[in-house]
Amino acid sequence: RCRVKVASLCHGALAWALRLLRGRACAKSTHAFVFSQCTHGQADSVLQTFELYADTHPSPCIGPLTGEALDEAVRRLGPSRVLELGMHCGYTSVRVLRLLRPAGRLIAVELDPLAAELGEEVILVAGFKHSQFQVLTSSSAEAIPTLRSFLEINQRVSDGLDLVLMDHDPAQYLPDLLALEREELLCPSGCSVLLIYGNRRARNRGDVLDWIRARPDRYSVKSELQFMTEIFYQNKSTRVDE
Ligand SMILES: C[S@@+](CC[C@H](N)C(=O)[O-])C[C@H]1O[C@@H](n2cnc3c(N)ncnc32)[C@H](O)[C@@H]1O
Repeated sequence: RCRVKVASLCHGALAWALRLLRGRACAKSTHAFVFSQCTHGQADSVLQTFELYADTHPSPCIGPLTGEALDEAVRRLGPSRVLELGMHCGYTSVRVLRLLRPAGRLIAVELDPLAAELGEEVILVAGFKHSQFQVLTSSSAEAIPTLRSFLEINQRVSDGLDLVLMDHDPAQYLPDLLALEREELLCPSGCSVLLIYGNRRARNRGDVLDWIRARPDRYSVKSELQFMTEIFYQNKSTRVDE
């Protein structure tokens, strides 16, 4: 029994190491292609170059189909403060940044330091400035409790995140949502949360939806696409102290 446990632990560690190595190689080659082939300073060219790369190589980027659904949500919501969990090489970040209003800000969290560094460079290559975005190199669970200082949230009810994108690890979607609510980072007057699933089979997708449906006072499911679920958070009980 003990041998089975040790073997399963070794197997898990090996799978994790392989995933990490594959992720790093993928980040390096995606970045190299985009950096050398796109027109610097043009966000649309950066996006097209990512898509060109993904036509012939495996890529974790959301791609144009999910990208268009994301664009529609960003245009409709006009968010001021956006949090992205799982930035990889910055495809989604560039997609969002190009649609934000001048006062809009993006905080992108990425666990892999190499992907975070390369992704940040891609965002700069697309023509965005550090005043418009911030990259945090850490796990979502570690980043969330530190976000308040980056958001400079004050007591006004309109403050907080008004759009959260989750494309990191589906097993973390619910714990991270709970942490964002616990830390009072979601804008009480309304925050949309986009849970991106892409091609990944997410065993826990039903659990997240069941949990949300059991909290109709604060959450509603806005739309359920094959690759993306949009939920809406609102806390009407928050007092507005003028
Ligand atoms: C599917 S990719 C994101 C792709 C990105 N949305 C795009 O379109 O370019 C997932 C990324 O999430 C990162 N990641 C995984 N678990 C994470 C966690 N707990 N916190 C932060 N990032 C995480 C991975 O390193 C990977 O780069």
